[in-house]
Amino acid sequence: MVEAHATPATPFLPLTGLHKYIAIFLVVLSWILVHKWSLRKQKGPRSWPVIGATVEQLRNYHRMHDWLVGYLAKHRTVTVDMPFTSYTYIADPVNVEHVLKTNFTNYPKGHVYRSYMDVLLGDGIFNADGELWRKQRKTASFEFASKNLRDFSAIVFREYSLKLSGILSQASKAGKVVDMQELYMRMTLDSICKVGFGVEIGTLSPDLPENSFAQAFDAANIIVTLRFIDPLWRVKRFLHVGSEALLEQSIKLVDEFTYSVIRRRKAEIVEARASGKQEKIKHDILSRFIELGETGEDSGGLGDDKSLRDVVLNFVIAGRDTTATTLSWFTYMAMSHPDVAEKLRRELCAFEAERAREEGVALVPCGPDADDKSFAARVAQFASLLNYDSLGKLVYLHACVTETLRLYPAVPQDPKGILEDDVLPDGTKVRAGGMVTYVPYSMGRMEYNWGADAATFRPERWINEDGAFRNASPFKFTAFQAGPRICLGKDSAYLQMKMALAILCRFYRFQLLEGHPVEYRMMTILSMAHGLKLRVSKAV
Ligand code: HEM
Repeated sequence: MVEAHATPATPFLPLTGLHKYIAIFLVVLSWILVHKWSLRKQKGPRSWPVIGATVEQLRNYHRMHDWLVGYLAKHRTVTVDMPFTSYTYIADPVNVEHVLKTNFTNYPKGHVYRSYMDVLLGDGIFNADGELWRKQRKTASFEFASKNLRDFSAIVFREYSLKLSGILSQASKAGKVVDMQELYMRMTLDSICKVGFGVEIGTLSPDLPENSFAQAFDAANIIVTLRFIDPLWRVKRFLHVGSEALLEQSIKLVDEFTYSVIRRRKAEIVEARASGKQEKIKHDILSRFIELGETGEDSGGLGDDKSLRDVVLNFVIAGRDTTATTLSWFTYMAMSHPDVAEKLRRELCAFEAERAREEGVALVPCGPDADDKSFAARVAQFASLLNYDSLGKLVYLHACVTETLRLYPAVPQDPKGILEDDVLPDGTKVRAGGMVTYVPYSMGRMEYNWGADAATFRPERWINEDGAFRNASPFKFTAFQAGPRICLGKDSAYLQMKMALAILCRFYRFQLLEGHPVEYRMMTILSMAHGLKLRVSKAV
């Protein structure tokens, strides 16, 4: 008798080799379909399972701002998936107002941004949230509101603009090519160190000394920006290799410089106190933070050397790069729009004549054949007519600077963390833990924000029928951010830029070096990748 072999009952059929492949295929297919279904309403670059849009983003990294312009022109809000997270980019003022003001508390810098930038910015104002941010904002706001600081700034900005003019005068005589961006960076670094920290560092002296701090600072800035799209940066940091190894070295150099500034300032304060000369204790921003730490007055741990280091570096990034970058793009715009440069020169010449009349001074004679001495005397005389109030009369200059910032905002994109799930006014859902970024570079180029000529450099758009400056909503013109974290240095930046540009555009003409490529570099600031090489000639 043949024994019957009972087969145990099973709900599944045993999988043969072929069945296994079919099953895997079906699982993958359904996963892809679910992924596609979940993205059906998403606007932006194509997203692949796991890697999201990383490949497209990496391929476009060098031109990322323009890559975003393309998508934001079509969609106003764009979502870019990355491994384990997604970035939402916004260009519609209604959404921007929601993020920067209406629901401000839901959009802090956030831990992702902080973890990327910590090595450079530490706990400084740009990288802080909550109480730490509020405390620094209060102290710094107090400084920026002071008339003393404003008057002192005007003197410093004038002095350094004249130094720059001296360097350009020599370059024009020698027919030398200059890198204008580099010169602007030197001028703004010297200025912020003097105004912000009370120290003279002299990078704009006529021999243009080697500036290892600035080089290390730029390298660090480029590398931390790269972290946003480099999924391997933590591994590199752990292994001390590649960009992260370079970052470590750069930060070491940056810190050496910064701590030396702090030591110098502290020593000066001690010396001033010992000699009983209270008036020598200057009220620059760094001194305010040092005092705060000493008194322990609600300082929240802001006075130790590491916090002071963070204060200094945050103000360097705020005050040096932004202003120098804007001055560089302005100069490029003036060179590529001769009609604008000429109109500006006419405004400056008329202003010079009027101010001289007001002050009852005779202008130093200075024609095309003037020697160096008369030229320098005339430039210095013109500079002496410039101050906070008189610069306010230069409406066309103000419009040219603002128009430059519309198209070339120094901070081209500015990401925020998301604390809780939210829905933006246009219906876009954003998830806690992700990031939402408003994009000033794109916003300035959108026809839905500025009309059909959005991409054209046209300063006149900022001037109304009565010839006065016409403001725009800060949620549409976002170069200085908006809401509770709006830039604290806006007025100071305009003061410095207008002081320098009034002098340079009145007395010089610029010509781009033939074949010099002008394009931005990917970092937190919109600086020019190859500098701005040009020839300069006197215009009297
Ligand atoms: C053209 C020049 C400038 C532009 C376009 C500009 C733009 C900006 C932007 C977009 C932010 C927001 C950044 C963020 O969210 O992290 C900001 C913040 C800030 N800016 Fe400026 N800035 C300029 C010049 C300056 C100058 C000269 C100073 C000071 C010396 C300054 C001080 C600050 C400070 C302290 C903050 C932080 C505000 C906060 O988080 O509460 N800025 N600026």
